[in-house]
Amino acid sequence: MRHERQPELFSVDYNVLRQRFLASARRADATLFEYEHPLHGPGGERLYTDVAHIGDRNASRLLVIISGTHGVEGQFGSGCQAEWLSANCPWQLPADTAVLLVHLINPWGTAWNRRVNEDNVDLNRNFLDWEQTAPGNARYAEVHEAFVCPEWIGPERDRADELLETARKSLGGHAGLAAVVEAGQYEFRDGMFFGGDGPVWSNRTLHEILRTFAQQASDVVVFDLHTGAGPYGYPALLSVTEREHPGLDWGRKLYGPALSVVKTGAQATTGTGIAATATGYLSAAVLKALSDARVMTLVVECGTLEGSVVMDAVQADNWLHLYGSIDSAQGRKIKETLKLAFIPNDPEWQRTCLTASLRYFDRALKELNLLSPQPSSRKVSAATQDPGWPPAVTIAAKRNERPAVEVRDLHKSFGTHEVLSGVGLIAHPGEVVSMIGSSGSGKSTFLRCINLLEQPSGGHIIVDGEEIRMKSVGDGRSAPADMRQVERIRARVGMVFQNFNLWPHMSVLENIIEAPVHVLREDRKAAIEHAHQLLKKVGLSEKHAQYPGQLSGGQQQRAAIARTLAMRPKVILLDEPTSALDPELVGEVLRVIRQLAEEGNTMILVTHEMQFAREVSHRILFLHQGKVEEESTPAELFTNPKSERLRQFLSRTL
Ligand SMILES: Nc1ncnc2c1ncn2[C@@H]1O[C@H](COP(=O)(O)OP(=O)(O)OP(=O)(O)O)[C@@H](O)[C@H]1O
Repeated sequence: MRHERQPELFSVDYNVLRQRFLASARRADATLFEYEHPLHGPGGERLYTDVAHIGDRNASRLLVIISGTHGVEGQFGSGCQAEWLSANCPWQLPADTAVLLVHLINPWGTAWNRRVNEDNVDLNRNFLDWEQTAPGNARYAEVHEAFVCPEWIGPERDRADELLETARKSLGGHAGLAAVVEAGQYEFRDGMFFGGDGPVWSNRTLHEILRTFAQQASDVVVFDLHTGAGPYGYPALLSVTEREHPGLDWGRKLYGPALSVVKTGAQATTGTGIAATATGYLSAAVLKALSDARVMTLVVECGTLEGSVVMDAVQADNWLHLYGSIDSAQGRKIKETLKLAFIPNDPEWQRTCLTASLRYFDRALKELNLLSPQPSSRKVSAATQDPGWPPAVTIAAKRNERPAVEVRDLHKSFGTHEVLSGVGLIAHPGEVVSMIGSSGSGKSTFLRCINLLEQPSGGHIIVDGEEIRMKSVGDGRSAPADMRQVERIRARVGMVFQNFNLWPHMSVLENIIEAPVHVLREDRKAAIEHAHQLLKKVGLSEKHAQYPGQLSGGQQQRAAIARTLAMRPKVILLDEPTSALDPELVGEVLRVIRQLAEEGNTMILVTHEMQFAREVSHRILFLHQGKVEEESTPAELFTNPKSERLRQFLSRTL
């Protein structure tokens, strides 16, 4: 069933979010563009706002989805974007429709786990007309000192808290204070909800993106994804605007009572949890930037905790960045509290909010599709792009990198039976390449040759730039010339077998640390720590002390995957990892493999799970009688098979 899958990756770091988004976008055959942020992330990593474009360059109907306006909320928005990209694979859009995903428009905020940007600016207060004087907020000025009290505990802090309490009471409770604070202010750089003193990087970048990709469109739907306001677990659909406009009526017609219109203004109030008193919202900027089009500006706002709790978390984070240390225990606690205030660690919350958001997107896309009568899809490749577009960062960019695995002209015979007759494959870093084909076509043999579990009769195998040296041993057969080299290369190639191959006399934990300790000579304590992390990743934290015989097949396979990951392989070979499992256990293993794909692991997968191969792979090879009969992207291979044999194979298996 679509959209019902558990989103496991809401609470992860910037790098994982980005890799997952890029992997999903590549699988969707999107054209990718990146906007590099001037600053780095906490691990020294470079930060980007990524843009994925699907469909017609000149499309007049455009659906735009933006994540991460408030950095820390980007985990949710990014999760929705990646999930929606995957859920609609292979993508087929009418000729006049396009989809534009803007991933983490405030990447610094997401990477550093802050709601604001690198200048302490609330991006959603920064989209003002900066030619005009920014609005004042005299009532915030009265409480500012209390909000930015340098003391965490002590008499000064007590006085500040008292002052805030008095203000709260005089304003009629938290809602009154929130209306003052969340209105935004343009005076105190170190304060709460600071709107900046000019357009910030993310503001300028969004304008550039809209200028580049959206100017041609006449009917545009724009989603801006948020969490943290409104009732817990309720994914509200809002349209935030200062005035009536044609897109608003369009939205009312499309979504009916599901859409709440929030009219903003100095005295405005709303029951939605978002600040009606504020100015400088992203929606306003989009409307202005696309003033020739009919634009439906939508906000998905998923409620989390009580407003006062969320505000306390934001205030604590502001204190941390002004006076504290993010590397201290207290700093980590503040960060954790902030994260949970915006993304609750609650599968039910995550599932509900994700599912509802994807349905909102589906509804909008359906509406745009209906406006475009032509049924066929028309893709735009990097080569045919408009000269006004920036250079695309497609999979081709990855292809400039050294392949993780390259196999050329591989032959393998068992006696006189030639099983592989010149098979080749290239897997670039981060790619998932799947092999499909009838039983006996040579898929497993090919995989086993890559790490020399079978010795090829001829050909070249290059792993991470190093070719396995072979020598002739007569009768036209060959064997590795240097077993030490084979051992070294095998350590970089992880293998997941159909039958798990765990050591039955060792506990799950011992199985996982065995090779890192004895082959890689890893410190035992570090290996154990890593093993626990991996068990958590595959959902087996509780099973570390059990023996394989005490686990279900699905659990054994997940333990086997953890064991493979423990070697930090450059590439993972998966040989029909679910074919020995009862049908009800297949899903749990596929989920883990999907997660590995989304995290950017390089994988070569032999499988009979066609739908899964289609969703997870960047490329698919169809093997027939020891030869690659056809190779393509999943979208192309499944919807437009060239060879008769592949057509027959698909008609039998799909
Ligand atoms: N060790 C072996 N000795 C002799 N023949 C073998 C050996 N291993 C595989 N074969 C043969 O090689 C051919 C390809 O087998 P392989 O297992 O690679 O196919 P496959 O495409 O993976 O099939 P399946 O989807 O059924 O697993 C088959 O005819 C098989 O019988």
